[in-house]
Amino acid sequence: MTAPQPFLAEVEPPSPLEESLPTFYIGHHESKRPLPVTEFVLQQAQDTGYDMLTSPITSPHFHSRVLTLVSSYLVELSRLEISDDLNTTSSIPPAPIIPPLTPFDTPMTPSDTLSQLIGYCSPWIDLCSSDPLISNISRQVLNIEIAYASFCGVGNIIIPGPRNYSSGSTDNNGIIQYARAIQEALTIGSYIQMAIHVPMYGHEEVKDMTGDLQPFARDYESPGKPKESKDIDLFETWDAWNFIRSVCKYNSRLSVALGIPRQLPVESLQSRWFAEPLRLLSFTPSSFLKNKGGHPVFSKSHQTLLSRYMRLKQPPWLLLSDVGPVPGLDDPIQLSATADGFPSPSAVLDASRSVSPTLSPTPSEATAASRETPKSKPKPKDPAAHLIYMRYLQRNQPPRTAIEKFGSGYQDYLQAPLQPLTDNLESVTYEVFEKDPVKYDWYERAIAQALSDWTKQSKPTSSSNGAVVIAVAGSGRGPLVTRALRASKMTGVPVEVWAVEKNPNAYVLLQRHNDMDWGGVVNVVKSDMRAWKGPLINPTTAVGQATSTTTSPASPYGKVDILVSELLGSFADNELSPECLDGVQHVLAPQYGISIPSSYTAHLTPILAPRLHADISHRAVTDTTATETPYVVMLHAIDYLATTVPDHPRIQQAWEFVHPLPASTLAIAEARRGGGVSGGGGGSMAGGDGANEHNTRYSRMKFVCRDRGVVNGLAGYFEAILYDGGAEGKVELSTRPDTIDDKSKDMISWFPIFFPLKNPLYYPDDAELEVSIWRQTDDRKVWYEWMVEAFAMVGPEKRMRLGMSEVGSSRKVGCLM
Ligand SMILES: C[S@@+](CC[C@H](N)C(=O)[O-])C[C@H]1O[C@@H](n2cnc3c(N)ncnc32)[C@H](O)[C@@H]1O
Repeated sequence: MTAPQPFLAEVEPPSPLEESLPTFYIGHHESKRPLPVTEFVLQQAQDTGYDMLTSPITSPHFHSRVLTLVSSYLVELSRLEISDDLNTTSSIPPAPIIPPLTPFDTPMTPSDTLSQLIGYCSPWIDLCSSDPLISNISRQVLNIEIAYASFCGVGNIIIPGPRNYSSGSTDNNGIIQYARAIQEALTIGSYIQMAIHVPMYGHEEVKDMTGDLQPFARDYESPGKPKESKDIDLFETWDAWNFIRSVCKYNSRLSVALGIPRQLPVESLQSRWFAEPLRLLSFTPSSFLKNKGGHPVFSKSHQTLLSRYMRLKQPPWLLLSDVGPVPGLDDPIQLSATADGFPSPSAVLDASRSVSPTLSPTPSEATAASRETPKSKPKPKDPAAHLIYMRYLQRNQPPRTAIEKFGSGYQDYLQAPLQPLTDNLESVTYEVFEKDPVKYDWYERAIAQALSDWTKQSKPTSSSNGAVVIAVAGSGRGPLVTRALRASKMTGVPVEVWAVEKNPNAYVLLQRHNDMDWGGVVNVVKSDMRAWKGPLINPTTAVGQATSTTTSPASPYGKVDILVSELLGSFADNELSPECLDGVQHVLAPQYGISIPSSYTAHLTPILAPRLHADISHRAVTDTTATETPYVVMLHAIDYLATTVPDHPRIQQAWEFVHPLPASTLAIAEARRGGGVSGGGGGSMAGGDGANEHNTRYSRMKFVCRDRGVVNGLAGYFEAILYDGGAEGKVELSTRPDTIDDKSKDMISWFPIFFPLKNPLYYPDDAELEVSIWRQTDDRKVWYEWMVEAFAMVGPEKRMRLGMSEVGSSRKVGCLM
């Protein structure tokens, strides 16, 4: 096991999502806001239904001061050029320094309203400029603005994204200039949250920007303008963002304000952005369609995208950009009657008719529509139409699924895997397992099928009275024991049930259950299953006492026909199910005995997980094992990097364990134990005597990636066959996102495992990732080692290794046997 572990007192629990629908926190942005955002403006905006406003940090006054400074400097330069005084580079006068802000230079001042404001940095600068003067001045402007916003107490700012990306061509150093400027800005405003405003793909629409610094750039070697290219490089913007945040070392205060275009990109790019720290989604009028009534509405795909992004653990804020002024500022009568944020009925009706049949108005809206919209009068354009529509969408979000509700608050929350073998679990932990609506039913089905087959096939049993002997190895608080008894009742096959548990506290509950619920028919044993001798044939000693007498021909211990266990971890074998089941296999009836589960497999896929990477890097400051720990985590803000192609699916099986083992394998293991190896030999390479060597594994898998990306680690899943009922079908469990619905829909017991890479591994388009993973043991411990290599094809048959990760190893935090 397992999925959400109850939180220990000293661990701060993640804040669970409210039961209600996601909060839409909606802001208003104007690229040329005419008035300073005063308390009155803010109040008007809030009355209309906005939650916040953006405000420029500096004023047009400041802008013209900077332009004058730049022009004067350039005039001075040309004067020197003409007079031939610029004969050496050293005689070029240093770039001017922008004098400090004056009260005319900024509309902002520290006040209570600032908490509802987002500072918007000047878009007329060009940090990417190839002209050192322009990039220098731009950096100064940025720094001045951030320092002042920070001083005033602004919590969030938006910085317009880079004006060119240069991911493909080599002749532009703009993006590195930009990234370094942001890195510097992060040190200036040391508390402020910074969102980089970038479109999902391509460049922001070029707006007519009076006083843009870009045209001032002198003709340097690399032109500052983005290169016209016929091919649209969809991932170029993401690439630029990735570059910036990598330079800024995944700083947790750096996020994305994502511009949503009218034409949405391919799914792979939408899911790429989903994995990124989306602070804001910004919409311009061009992100919307118009319905028949002329109201702004989203296309179906925009609605789906919005619902998806709003399900992030921290839903992004929504910014309506340039959708018109805040209503009522110049004409209070114009203040629309929608201060409660409810949609104008005609907007909703039209929206539902022409765009989304699923989004129909509520009865109250429909009534209001007939009351408020006289058919004869043409309705004036609602100045808050975009906002009204967003509020409407907010109230019509699809309900959350069972898994979403169960995992609420746990998304991307890293937990160290349980070690149920070395640690004794608390009752509350068992209680969480027992909430699974699927797992126990599936075990019951598997046991029932196994019992029916046992009788159908007339197999002899290990009891003297013909009952099939079932042992639940690691029974916890007993839910599988209950299911075994139910399976027997359902099939009519008599059983003798043994419950073996090493946790002394759970043992108390097992005995209590036996008295109160199971009618005393269960034999409860307090023992490590590996030390259990088997069912006492004639229990003269108290039932449940493990003894350590050696087995003799006249052994008092019988055998088990069906060994039921649930010792699986998120990566199948990571809680040492193989080692425990090997250790108890001696009690299994040699010829007919079966194990439920009969086999399990571990599966992997490379993922982009920037949030997890940032979290782990942060932990690594104080915890040296942070980057070497495989974590149990409900993966959420991640992107799957591999594409499914023939022979190389997106998620691949690493290895398998099958139970029971062939007797010969166990015999070799036994011979090796304590150093006694037939034919000599010095034990295993990892330092043990080799008795557990048969449980080591190695796998190398090739993944094909169409779009460039960054690997932050490997997501691990498992599948298990509880029982293969032949014609009746297999009873299987799966946590793989692509097979869970087929095999064990709605099972919630296990979150995936995450093997982190210490350093992100970048790869280009059309690359291959080779993942190597080892299961290692030294007979005392089990641990994993993993690494990723990136290759690019450089010819039809030739590829080149571009880079590789360090080898991760969980040896220091390995599972003790
Ligand atoms: C994941 S829990 C499952 C509990 C229960 N069967 C269920 O499904 O809810 C695994 C249980 O196995 C027990 N366990 C693990 N290793 C064991 C061992 N070597 N011998 C006996 N019990 C063991 C743990 O104490 C724990 O109660």
